[in-house]
Amino acid sequence: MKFTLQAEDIASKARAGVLETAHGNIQTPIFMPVGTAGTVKAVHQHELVEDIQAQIILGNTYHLYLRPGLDVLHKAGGLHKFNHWDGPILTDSGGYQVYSLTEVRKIREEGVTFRSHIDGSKHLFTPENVMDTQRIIGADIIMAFDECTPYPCEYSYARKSLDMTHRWLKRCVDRFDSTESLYGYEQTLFPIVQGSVYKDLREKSAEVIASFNRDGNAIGGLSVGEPAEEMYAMTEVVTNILPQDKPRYLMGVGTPINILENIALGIDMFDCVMPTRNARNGMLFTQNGIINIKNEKWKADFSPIEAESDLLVDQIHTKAYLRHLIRSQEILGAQIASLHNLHFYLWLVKQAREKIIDGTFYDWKEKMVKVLGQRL
Ligand SMILES: CN(C)CCSCc1cc(N)cc2c(=O)[nH]c(N)nc12
Repeated sequence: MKFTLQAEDIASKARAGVLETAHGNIQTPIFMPVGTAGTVKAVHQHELVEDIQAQIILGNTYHLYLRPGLDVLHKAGGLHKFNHWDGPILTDSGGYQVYSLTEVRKIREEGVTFRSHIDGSKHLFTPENVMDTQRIIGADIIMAFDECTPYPCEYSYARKSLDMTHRWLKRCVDRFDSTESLYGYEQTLFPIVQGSVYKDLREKSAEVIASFNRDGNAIGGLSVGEPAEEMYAMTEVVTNILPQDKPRYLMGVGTPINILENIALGIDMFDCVMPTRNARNGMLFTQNGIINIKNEKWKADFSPIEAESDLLVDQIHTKAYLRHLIRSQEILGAQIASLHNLHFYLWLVKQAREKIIDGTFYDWKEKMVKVLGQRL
Protein backbone atom coordinates (compact mmCIF):
# COMPACT_ATOMS: atom_id res chain seq x y z
CA MET A 1 0.00 0.00 0.00
CA LYS A 2 1.67 3.19 -1.26
CA PHE A 3 1.76 6.47 0.73
CA THR A 4 2.96 9.64 -1.03
CA LEU A 5 3.78 12.80 0.93
CA GLN A 6 2.61 15.86 -1.05
CA ALA A 7 3.38 18.75 1.32
CA GLU A 8 4.95 19.37 4.71
CA ASP A 9 4.23 22.47 6.81
CA ILE A 10 7.28 24.59 7.70
CA ALA A 11 6.01 25.88 11.08
CA SER A 12 4.78 22.49 12.36
CA LYS A 13 5.05 18.74 11.66
CA ALA A 14 1.76 18.78 9.67
CA ARG A 15 1.76 16.84 6.35
CA ALA A 16 -0.55 16.33 3.39
CA GLY A 17 -0.43 13.03 1.48
CA VAL A 18 -2.24 10.30 -0.45
CA LEU A 19 -2.64 6.66 0.67
CA GLU A 20 -3.48 4.35 -2.25
CA THR A 21 -5.73 1.40 -1.36
CA ALA A 22 -7.41 -1.28 -3.48
CA HIS A 23 -10.73 0.54 -2.96
CA GLY A 24 -9.54 4.04 -3.81
CA ASN A 25 -7.11 6.72 -2.70
CA ILE A 26 -7.29 8.41 0.73
CA GLN A 27 -6.20 12.05 0.93
CA THR A 28 -4.63 12.86 4.30
CA PRO A 29 -5.14 14.33 6.84
CA ILE A 30 -8.32 12.23 6.97
CA PHE A 31 -11.19 11.73 9.41
CA MET A 32 -12.76 8.25 9.25
CA PRO A 33 -16.45 7.98 10.24
CA VAL A 34 -17.04 5.16 12.71
CA GLY A 35 -19.30 2.52 11.22
CA THR A 36 -19.28 0.13 14.17
CA ALA A 37 -21.63 -2.60 13.05
CA GLY A 38 -21.00 -2.09 9.36
CA THR A 39 -22.92 1.16 9.16
CA VAL A 40 -22.36 4.75 10.26
CA LYS A 41 -24.93 5.11 13.08
CA ALA A 42 -28.07 7.02 12.08
CA VAL A 43 -26.61 7.67 8.63
CA HIS A 44 -27.41 4.25 7.22
CA GLN A 45 -27.84 5.11 3.53
CA HIS A 46 -24.27 5.05 2.14
CA GLU A 47 -25.26 7.51 -0.57
CA LEU A 48 -25.64 9.99 2.30
CA VAL A 49 -22.17 9.05 3.60
CA GLU A 50 -20.86 9.60 0.09
CA ASP A 51 -22.75 12.89 0.09
CA ILE A 52 -20.48 14.02 2.93
CA GLN A 53 -17.49 12.78 0.88
CA ALA A 54 -16.46 10.26 3.52
CA GLN A 55 -13.44 8.63 1.92
CA ILE A 56 -13.15 5.65 4.27
CA ILE A 57 -15.31 4.09 6.97
CA LEU A 58 -14.39 2.01 9.99
CA GLY A 59 -15.79 -1.37 10.94
CA ASN A 60 -15.31 -3.37 14.11
CA THR A 61 -14.07 -6.95 14.38
CA TYR A 62 -15.75 -7.42 17.76
CA HIS A 63 -19.22 -6.38 16.57
CA LEU A 64 -19.09 -7.95 13.13
CA TYR A 65 -17.71 -11.25 14.51
CA LEU A 66 -20.66 -11.48 16.91
CA ARG A 67 -23.26 -10.13 14.46
CA PRO A 68 -23.85 -10.83 11.56
CA GLY A 69 -21.02 -13.37 12.09
CA LEU A 70 -18.16 -14.59 9.92
CA ASP A 71 -20.14 -17.17 7.93
CA VAL A 72 -22.54 -14.50 6.64
CA LEU A 73 -19.71 -12.07 5.85
CA HIS A 74 -17.69 -14.78 4.09
CA LYS A 75 -20.70 -15.89 2.01
CA ALA A 76 -21.38 -12.23 1.13
CA GLY A 77 -17.82 -11.94 -0.22
CA GLY A 78 -16.70 -9.59 2.54
CA LEU A 79 -17.94 -6.40 4.21
CA HIS A 80 -17.66 -4.20 1.10
CA LYS A 81 -20.19 -6.44 -0.70
CA PHE A 82 -22.33 -6.92 2.42
CA ASN A 83 -22.89 -3.21 3.10
CA HIS A 84 -22.56 -2.01 -0.49
CA TRP A 85 -19.64 0.31 0.24
CA ASP A 86 -16.96 0.25 -2.46
CA GLY A 87 -14.64 2.72 -0.75
CA PRO A 88 -11.78 1.82 1.62
CA ILE A 89 -12.59 0.20 4.98
CA LEU A 90 -10.45 -0.02 8.12
CA THR A 91 -11.31 -2.45 10.92
CA ASP A 92 -10.07 -2.37 14.48
CA SER A 93 -8.80 -5.70 15.84
CA GLY A 94 -11.38 -6.13 18.61
CA GLY A 95 -9.20 -5.91 21.74
CA TYR A 96 -10.26 -2.36 22.50
CA GLN A 97 -13.95 -3.19 22.04
CA VAL A 98 -13.66 -6.20 24.38
CA TYR A 99 -11.97 -3.88 26.91
CA SER A 100 -14.63 -1.16 26.55
CA LEU A 101 -17.80 -3.19 25.98
CA THR A 102 -17.65 -6.26 28.20
CA GLU A 103 -17.35 -6.75 31.98
CA VAL A 104 -16.44 -10.41 32.02
CA ARG A 105 -13.10 -10.70 30.28
CA LYS A 106 -9.69 -12.25 31.05
CA ILE A 107 -6.44 -11.11 29.44
CA ARG A 108 -3.89 -13.94 29.11
CA GLU A 109 -0.70 -14.46 27.06
CA GLU A 110 -2.76 -16.61 24.66
CA GLY A 111 -5.41 -13.92 24.14
CA VAL A 112 -8.59 -12.47 25.64
CA THR A 113 -11.64 -14.47 26.74
CA PHE A 114 -14.91 -12.56 27.05
CA ARG A 115 -18.66 -12.94 27.09
CA SER A 116 -20.70 -11.46 24.25
CA HIS A 117 -22.58 -8.29 25.28
CA ILE A 118 -25.41 -9.59 23.08
CA ASP A 119 -26.15 -13.10 24.41
CA GLY A 120 -23.51 -13.79 27.06
CA SER A 121 -21.84 -16.55 25.01
CA LYS A 122 -18.13 -17.17 25.71
CA HIS A 123 -15.45 -16.30 23.13
CA LEU A 124 -11.65 -16.15 22.79
CA PHE A 125 -9.79 -13.59 20.66
CA THR A 126 -6.15 -14.35 19.90
CA PRO A 127 -3.65 -12.52 17.67
CA GLU A 128 -4.02 -15.35 15.15
CA ASN A 129 -7.80 -15.59 15.01
CA VAL A 130 -8.37 -11.82 14.79
CA MET A 131 -6.08 -11.80 11.75
CA ASP A 132 -8.21 -14.58 10.21
CA THR A 133 -11.38 -12.66 11.15
CA GLN A 134 -10.14 -9.44 9.52
CA ARG A 135 -9.18 -11.45 6.42
CA ILE A 136 -12.83 -12.63 6.22
CA ILE A 137 -14.25 -9.12 6.83
CA GLY A 138 -11.96 -7.99 4.04
CA ALA A 139 -11.04 -4.50 5.30
CA ASP A 140 -8.32 -2.75 3.29
CA ILE A 141 -6.49 -1.71 6.48
CA ILE A 142 -6.55 -4.05 9.49
CA MET A 143 -5.20 -3.42 12.98
CA ALA A 144 -2.89 -5.55 15.11
CA PHE A 145 -4.30 -7.20 18.26
CA ASP A 146 -3.15 -5.02 21.15
CA GLU A 147 -3.99 -4.22 24.74
CA CYS A 148 -5.14 -0.62 25.19
CA THR A 149 -3.97 0.23 28.73
CA PRO A 150 -6.54 2.11 30.85
CA TYR A 151 -5.86 5.64 32.19
CA PRO A 152 -4.46 5.98 34.75
CA CYS A 153 -2.39 2.82 35.06
CA GLU A 154 0.74 1.96 37.06
CA TYR A 155 4.11 2.10 35.27
CA SER A 156 4.73 -1.59 36.01
CA TYR A 157 1.36 -2.58 34.49
CA ALA A 158 2.00 -0.40 31.41
CA ARG A 159 5.45 -1.96 30.91
CA LYS A 160 4.20 -5.58 31.24
CA SER A 161 1.22 -4.82 28.96
CA LEU A 162 3.52 -3.18 26.40
CA ASP A 163 5.80 -6.24 26.23
CA MET A 164 2.77 -8.52 25.72
CA THR A 165 1.37 -6.21 22.99
CA HIS A 166 4.74 -6.48 21.23
CA ARG A 167 4.71 -10.31 21.52
CA TRP A 168 1.12 -10.30 20.20
CA LEU A 169 2.23 -8.06 17.31
CA LYS A 170 4.87 -10.62 16.26
CA ARG A 171 2.15 -13.32 16.26
CA CYS A 172 -0.16 -11.04 14.18
CA VAL A 173 2.58 -10.36 11.63
CA ASP A 174 3.53 -14.07 11.35
CA ARG A 175 -0.15 -15.04 10.84
CA PHE A 176 -0.98 -12.17 8.47
CA ASP A 177 2.14 -12.67 6.33
CA SER A 178 1.44 -16.42 6.03
CA THR A 179 -2.18 -16.00 4.84
CA GLU A 180 -3.66 -14.50 1.68
CA SER A 181 -6.48 -12.04 1.07
CA LEU A 182 -9.69 -14.04 0.43
CA TYR A 183 -11.25 -11.67 -2.11
CA GLY A 184 -8.42 -10.91 -4.52
CA TYR A 185 -7.38 -7.42 -3.34
CA GLU A 186 -4.50 -6.30 -1.11
CA GLN A 187 -5.04 -5.84 2.64
CA THR A 188 -2.47 -4.26 4.93
CA LEU A 189 -1.74 -4.58 8.68
CA PHE A 190 -0.97 -1.55 10.89
CA PRO A 191 0.84 -2.18 14.22
CA ILE A 192 -0.16 -0.07 17.25
CA VAL A 193 2.13 1.89 19.61
CA GLN A 194 1.25 1.64 23.31
CA GLY A 195 3.04 2.75 26.50
CA SER A 196 0.31 4.70 28.33
CA VAL A 197 1.55 8.19 29.38
CA TYR A 198 5.17 7.15 30.14
CA LYS A 199 7.74 8.80 27.82
CA ASP A 200 10.32 5.98 27.99
CA LEU A 201 7.69 3.29 27.29
CA ARG A 202 6.30 5.31 24.36
CA GLU A 203 9.81 5.69 22.90
CA LYS A 204 10.49 1.95 23.29
CA SER A 205 7.11 1.00 21.74
CA ALA A 206 7.52 3.44 18.82
CA GLU A 207 10.96 1.93 18.07
CA VAL A 208 9.61 -1.65 18.19
CA ILE A 209 6.60 -0.75 15.98
CA ALA A 210 8.78 1.14 13.47
CA SER A 211 11.12 -1.88 13.25
CA PHE A 212 8.31 -4.00 11.70
CA ASN A 213 8.41 -1.66 8.69
CA ARG A 214 4.67 -1.98 7.82
CA ASP A 215 2.71 0.22 5.37
CA GLY A 216 1.37 2.42 8.17
CA ASN A 217 1.57 2.80 11.95
CA ALA A 218 -1.09 3.50 14.60
CA ILE A 219 -0.87 5.12 18.02
CA GLY A 220 -3.16 3.55 20.63
CA GLY A 221 -3.66 3.92 24.37
CA LEU A 222 -4.63 7.60 24.07
CA SER A 223 -8.00 9.37 24.17
CA VAL A 224 -8.82 7.11 27.13
CA GLY A 225 -9.42 9.91 29.65
CA GLU A 226 -5.95 11.45 29.92
CA PRO A 227 -5.66 15.29 29.84
CA ALA A 228 -5.18 16.68 26.32
CA GLU A 229 -1.67 17.92 27.21
CA GLU A 230 -0.64 14.32 28.05
CA MET A 231 -2.11 13.12 24.73
CA TYR A 232 -0.15 15.79 22.81
CA ALA A 233 3.09 15.07 24.71
CA MET A 234 2.90 11.32 23.96
CA THR A 235 1.92 11.93 20.31
CA GLU A 236 4.95 14.22 19.91
CA VAL A 237 7.33 11.61 21.39
CA VAL A 238 5.98 8.91 19.08
CA THR A 239 5.81 10.91 15.81
CA ASN A 240 9.46 11.91 16.37
CA ILE A 241 10.35 8.20 16.09
CA LEU A 242 7.85 6.72 13.59
CA PRO A 243 9.04 6.85 9.95
CA GLN A 244 8.19 10.05 8.03
CA ASP A 245 7.22 8.17 4.84
CA LYS A 246 4.41 6.08 6.38
CA PRO A 247 0.92 7.28 7.47
CA ARG A 248 0.31 7.68 11.21
CA TYR A 249 -3.16 6.86 12.62
CA LEU A 250 -4.06 8.23 16.08
CA MET A 251 -6.86 5.94 17.30
CA GLY A 252 -10.07 7.23 18.87
CA VAL A 253 -9.24 10.95 18.55
CA GLY A 254 -11.02 13.27 19.11
CA THR A 255 -12.55 16.74 19.46
CA PRO A 256 -12.02 19.19 16.56
CA ILE A 257 -9.31 20.93 18.61
CA ASN A 258 -7.57 17.59 19.39
CA ILE A 259 -7.55 16.82 15.66
CA LEU A 260 -5.97 20.14 14.63
CA GLU A 261 -3.32 19.98 17.39
CA ASN A 262 -2.42 16.39 16.44
CA ILE A 263 -2.24 17.21 12.73
CA ALA A 264 0.36 19.83 13.74
CA LEU A 265 2.23 17.02 15.57
CA GLY A 266 2.40 14.88 12.41
CA ILE A 267 -0.73 12.69 12.55
CA ASP A 268 -2.44 11.79 9.25
CA MET A 269 -5.49 9.64 10.16
CA PHE A 270 -8.18 9.98 12.83
CA ASP A 271 -11.36 8.23 13.91
CA CYS A 272 -13.75 9.02 16.74
CA VAL A 273 -17.33 8.29 17.77
CA MET A 274 -17.69 11.88 19.03
CA PRO A 275 -19.33 13.49 15.96
CA THR A 276 -22.16 10.93 15.79
CA ARG A 277 -22.44 10.15 19.52
CA ASN A 278 -22.62 13.84 20.49
CA ALA A 279 -24.96 14.60 17.58
CA ARG A 280 -27.61 12.28 18.96
CA ASN A 281 -27.43 14.39 22.10
CA GLY A 282 -27.80 17.69 20.21
CA MET A 283 -24.17 18.87 20.37
CA LEU A 284 -23.30 20.46 17.00
CA PHE A 285 -19.76 21.41 15.93
CA THR A 286 -19.67 24.47 13.64
CA GLN A 287 -17.06 26.78 12.10
CA ASN A 288 -17.95 29.39 14.73
CA GLY A 289 -17.97 27.12 17.78
CA ILE A 290 -20.17 24.58 19.54
CA ILE A 291 -24.00 24.76 19.56
CA ASN A 292 -26.08 22.86 22.12
CA ILE A 293 -29.22 22.80 19.99
CA LYS A 294 -31.41 21.78 22.94
CA ASN A 295 -30.75 25.18 24.52
CA GLU A 296 -33.83 27.47 24.90
CA LYS A 297 -32.11 30.21 22.87
CA TRP A 298 -32.65 28.30 19.58
CA LYS A 299 -36.40 27.75 20.17
CA ALA A 300 -37.54 30.29 17.58
CA ASP A 301 -34.30 30.73 15.65
CA PHE A 302 -35.30 30.13 12.02
CA SER A 303 -31.81 30.65 10.60
CA PRO A 304 -30.19 27.66 8.77
CA ILE A 305 -28.38 25.07 10.94
CA GLU A 306 -25.10 26.43 9.48
CA ALA A 307 -25.28 29.14 6.81
CA GLU A 308 -21.62 28.70 5.74
CA SER A 309 -21.96 24.92 5.24
CA ASP A 310 -22.47 23.44 1.75
CA LEU A 311 -24.35 20.44 3.19
CA LEU A 312 -27.96 20.38 1.99
CA VAL A 313 -29.51 19.62 5.41
CA ASP A 314 -27.59 22.58 6.89
CA GLN A 315 -29.24 24.85 4.35
CA ILE A 316 -32.83 23.61 4.23
CA HIS A 317 -33.38 23.02 7.96
CA THR A 318 -33.50 25.65 10.70
CA LYS A 319 -32.00 25.56 14.20
CA ALA A 320 -35.54 25.73 15.65
CA TYR A 321 -36.65 22.67 13.67
CA LEU A 322 -33.57 20.59 14.58
CA ARG A 323 -34.02 21.61 18.25
CA HIS A 324 -37.61 20.37 18.07
CA LEU A 325 -36.56 17.02 16.48
CA ILE A 326 -33.78 16.38 19.02
CA ARG A 327 -35.97 17.29 22.00
CA SER A 328 -38.72 15.02 20.60
CA GLN A 329 -36.08 12.28 20.11
CA GLU A 330 -37.12 11.92 16.48
CA ILE A 331 -34.83 9.63 14.43
CA LEU A 332 -34.63 12.37 11.79
CA GLY A 333 -33.04 14.61 14.45
CA ALA A 334 -30.23 12.10 15.02
CA GLN A 335 -29.78 11.69 11.25
CA ILE A 336 -29.57 15.43 10.53
CA ALA A 337 -27.29 16.17 13.51
CA SER A 338 -25.02 13.18 12.68
CA LEU A 339 -24.76 14.20 9.03
CA HIS A 340 -24.00 17.76 10.12
CA ASN A 341 -21.22 16.78 12.54
CA LEU A 342 -19.64 14.25 10.16
CA HIS A 343 -19.71 16.88 7.40
CA PHE A 344 -18.07 19.38 9.77
CA TYR A 345 -15.27 16.96 10.74
CA LEU A 346 -14.63 16.12 7.08
CA TRP A 347 -14.69 19.84 6.18
CA LEU A 348 -12.18 20.60 9.00
CA VAL A 349 -9.59 18.02 7.88
CA LYS A 350 -10.07 19.01 4.21
CA GLN A 351 -9.41 22.66 5.15
CA ALA A 352 -6.31 21.56 7.10
CA ARG A 353 -5.06 19.63 4.05
CA GLU A 354 -5.55 22.65 1.78
CA LYS A 355 -3.79 25.00 4.25
CA ILE A 356 -0.84 22.58 4.58
CA ILE A 357 -0.53 22.51 0.77
CA ASP A 358 -0.65 26.31 0.46
CA GLY A 359 1.70 26.83 3.42
CA THR A 360 -0.75 28.71 5.67
CA PHE A 361 -1.64 25.86 8.07
CA TYR A 362 -0.03 27.06 11.31
CA ASP A 363 -1.70 30.51 11.52
CA TRP A 364 -5.04 29.05 10.39
CA LYS A 365 -4.79 26.31 13.05
CA GLU A 366 -4.04 28.84 15.82
CA LYS A 367 -7.09 30.92 14.78
CA MET A 368 -9.41 27.89 14.48
CA VAL A 369 -8.38 26.43 17.87
CA LYS A 370 -9.51 29.70 19.51
CA VAL A 371 -12.91 29.64 17.74
CA LEU A 372 -13.77 25.92 17.87
CA GLY A 373 -13.87 25.80 21.66
CA GLN A 374 -16.40 28.64 21.93
CA ARG A 375 -19.97 27.88 23.14
CA LEU A 376 -22.53 29.70 20.97
C1 LIG B 1 -14.39 2.21 15.30
N1 LIG B 1 -13.57 2.86 16.32
C2 LIG B 1 -14.32 3.33 17.48
C3 LIG B 1 -12.56 1.86 16.65
C4 LIG B 1 -11.23 2.33 16.25
S1 LIG B 1 -10.46 3.25 17.43
C5 LIG B 1 -10.56 2.25 18.91
C6 LIG B 1 -9.47 2.63 19.85
C7 LIG B 1 -9.56 3.84 20.52
C8 LIG B 1 -8.55 4.23 21.42
N2 LIG B 1 -8.68 5.41 22.09
C9 LIG B 1 -7.43 3.41 21.66
C10 LIG B 1 -7.32 2.19 20.98
C11 LIG B 1 -6.20 1.29 21.19
O1 LIG B 1 -5.26 1.56 21.98
N3 LIG B 1 -6.18 0.13 20.48
C12 LIG B 1 -7.17 -0.20 19.61
N4 LIG B 1 -7.07 -1.37 18.96
N5 LIG B 1 -8.24 0.60 19.38
C13 LIG B 1 -8.33 1.79 20.05
